[in-house]
Amino acid sequence: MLENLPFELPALHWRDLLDISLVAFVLYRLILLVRGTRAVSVIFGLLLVLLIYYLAGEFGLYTLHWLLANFLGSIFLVVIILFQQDIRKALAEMGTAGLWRRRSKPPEILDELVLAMMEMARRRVGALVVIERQQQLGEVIARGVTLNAVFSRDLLLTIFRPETPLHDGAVLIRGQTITAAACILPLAAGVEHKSDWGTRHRAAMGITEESDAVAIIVSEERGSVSVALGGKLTTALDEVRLKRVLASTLRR
Ligand SMILES: Nc1ncnc2c1ncn2[C@@H]1O[C@H](COP(=O)(O)OP(=O)(O)OP(=O)(O)O)[C@@H](O)[C@H]1O
Repeated sequence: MLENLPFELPALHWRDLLDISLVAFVLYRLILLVRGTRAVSVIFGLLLVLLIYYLAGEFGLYTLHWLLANFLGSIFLVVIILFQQDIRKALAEMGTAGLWRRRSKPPEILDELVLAMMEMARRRVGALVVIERQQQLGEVIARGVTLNAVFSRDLLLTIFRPETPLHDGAVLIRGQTITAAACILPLAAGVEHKSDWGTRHRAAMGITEESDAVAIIVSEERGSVSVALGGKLTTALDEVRLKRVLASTLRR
């Protein structure tokens, strides 16, 4: 049947197959990366500009066409500026072998951690705990007080007692270890964060926006427990839901 085609199909080399597979894989990863994020709206915006550019050319709107041609000429730079945070995150994930990540077990400290967070919520003690995943957060530790202590519920409760010098800022957990306390995290920027959340919650959104970490927040004001992941908050969690959210996130 293929012999009857009016043109000749070029021979497919194994290198072409490899090339196509790699491009498909990169596109697939890109879609996974931007799915459900602000980037999708930006991409739609850029596609709209492209459409206007094309229509301006077709209808002979020369000035608009010239303006957009100049803008699109520097599109590579524009994309880098618009997506700098996402690009940084993707490269960091690749650097930590995120592409080949295996499913990991939730840390054994989970039960104790959940109990500690719920206890602080009951007592309205403000707390912010960041659980490191694949991406190492060395920069965050450097901005805090290094502890490298074996995790325990009592230790966590002690750190967040309002009269201790370490209670201000975030605690960082790596595996079974509290690596640091009093860490200053980057605050989430952006319009959607201009809600009623204060700096503790914005710091949790900020660090999870920039990395694959999970943050748990106890609100001093509301006595509620929230989890931040990928820059988004899941609020008003009870003990069962908190454990479920953390277990499913940390298994990924
Ligand atoms: N950049 C930051 N990194 C880590 N912790 C921070 C940061 N900024 C503020 N915090 C912590 O948040 C506390 C202030 O919380 P604030 O009341 O502003 O926020 P909130 O989100 O309304 O929290 P809450 O509901 O507990 O009051 C600070 O005392 C400090 O412990």
